[in-house]
Amino acid sequence: METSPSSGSDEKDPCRAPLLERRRQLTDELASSPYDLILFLERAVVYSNLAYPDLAAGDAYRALLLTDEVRDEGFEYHDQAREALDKYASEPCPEVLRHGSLADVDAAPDVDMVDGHSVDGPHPRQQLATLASVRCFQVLSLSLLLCGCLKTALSFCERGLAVVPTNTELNEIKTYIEQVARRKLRKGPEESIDRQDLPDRGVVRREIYPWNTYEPDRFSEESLSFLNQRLTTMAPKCEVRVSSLPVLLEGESETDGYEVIPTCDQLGLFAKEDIAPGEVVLKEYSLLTANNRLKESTCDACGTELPPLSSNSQAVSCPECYDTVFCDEFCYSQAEKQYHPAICEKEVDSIAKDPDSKDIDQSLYLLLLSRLLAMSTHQDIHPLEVEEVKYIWGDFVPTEQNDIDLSVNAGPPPEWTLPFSFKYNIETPLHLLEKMDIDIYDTLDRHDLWVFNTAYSKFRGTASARKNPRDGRPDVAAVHPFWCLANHDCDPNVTWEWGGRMLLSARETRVVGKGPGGIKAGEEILNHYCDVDLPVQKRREWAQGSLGGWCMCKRCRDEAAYLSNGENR
Ligand SMILES: C[S@@+](CC[C@H](N)C(=O)[O-])C[C@H]1O[C@@H](n2cnc3c(N)ncnc32)[C@H](O)[C@@H]1O
Repeated sequence: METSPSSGSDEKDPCRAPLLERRRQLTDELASSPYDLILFLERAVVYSNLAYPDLAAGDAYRALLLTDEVRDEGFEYHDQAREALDKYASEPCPEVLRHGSLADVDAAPDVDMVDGHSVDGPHPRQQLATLASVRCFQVLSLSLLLCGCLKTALSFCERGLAVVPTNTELNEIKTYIEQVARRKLRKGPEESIDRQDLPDRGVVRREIYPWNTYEPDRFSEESLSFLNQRLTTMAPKCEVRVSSLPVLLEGESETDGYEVIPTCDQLGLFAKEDIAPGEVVLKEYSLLTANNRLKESTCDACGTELPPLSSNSQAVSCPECYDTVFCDEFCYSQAEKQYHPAICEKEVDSIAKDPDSKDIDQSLYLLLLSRLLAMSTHQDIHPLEVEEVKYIWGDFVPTEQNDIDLSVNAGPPPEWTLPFSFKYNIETPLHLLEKMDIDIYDTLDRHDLWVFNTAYSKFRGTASARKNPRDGRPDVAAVHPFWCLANHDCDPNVTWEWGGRMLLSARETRVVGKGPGGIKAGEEILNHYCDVDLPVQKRREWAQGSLGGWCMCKRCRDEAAYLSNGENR
């Protein structure tokens, strides 16, 4: 059973509380009736009303898959989906299907159904499945349009129109999609639009969802002592503490020359003892890694480049699925312990591999999600409870700041920040789970879309990637949950290197003033996420895209204030 933590935004907006309660009820009902497509559709509508169009699309897609299950006897969950729908067949049409001109569907001719499955007669169940599929197409196309995924929105809209060409809502949605496409592509009303040019990536809310009970209080004694206990072997001279960080600004500001600037509390890594120049600060092993090459030459577990095969190579192949190679016995045993049995011989190897160059980043994040799902499945815990992700901060924005204000005095809409696409957030993760022989309906608690989105938020702020030296394309990525606790500074006191283990070492010399390196007890470990040789403007542009705002570290502020004083002289 889900509990709903109270959310500040509910008090501000009384309409949200009943919707959140309805969402909770429907989620509980789905836990006991997981193949009920009507419940999924109802929850999709609640998500739409709560302004989570991505989550609405996720539920409508599961409902659509279930309509296929109902229709096709050969499908795996046919019996369960049919039985769940039969509950509604003898009753008046469920409320969620009585929408606008949806009743047209009853009159539709012996419909040649979605995905080419034909209806085997006018059985009420089949009619209901047809009606439900059209409702799914409506919710999917409108929600994906709102998420900025126009190409996929249009394709679902057209699939719906193929079933009921005169449906008013679908025709309206098609017009909206075309209007938005014209605006985005700067096309006049008479100019034709090439479907291939339609944008298919958007942004959605990045937040700790009001019902997410998995996020720990990262500042509590309990969390800090857990993290510090783990840190003793990796970084014996460091500790995790609360750190006061500059608030990232949206752009240039007058505050560069100020002594005091706004700050916020986050976590950071601090030296407990003096650390000498060149000394290793942290050495971390993580197998939350990803590789997007189909024929990879890296260890499946730690991502290290494998040495050429030779008689003294220590590389080990899994004896069951021979293609999976590990750099040595240690990595193989760790993989066996933490994730590999969940995907061994499961044909997941080719998913998201060798992507188009425009999809490289999304494919790497998807492969990290895939590893996380294998870890949680093998360890039999919720994905957000996996130690490697549990304590990561996902740069979440407060729920109330993400909310859409529908009042007449509303300001501009909020800027959502989590990159989203139908393919990488909804379709492929579900496909991957199916390949892992996981029932995507019966495990909703662990594999709901909001769980994937939360994991993506965490990966996006913390994963490091490595470029392939042969063509410069990023092809390996990893999340090192302790390394990523060290905050960024453009005058870092450490350097980092990832090759099987993530290594942080104290710098021999500092960037600013070329002063001596080394870190004194009590000082914060200052990492660098960008190339610190870039000029201040470029570093700040990088921070805007990567940290989510203008870098306000001392070096950036000093350099920017110096430049602007020069201009004013
Ligand atoms: C890899 S995490 C660092 C650890 C993080 N502070 C925590 O509490 O887990 C990166 C996030 O920390 C924050 N951060 C790191 N360096 C920063 C800096 N120099 N100024 C402001 N925020 C910073 C940003 O929110 C960034 O997205």
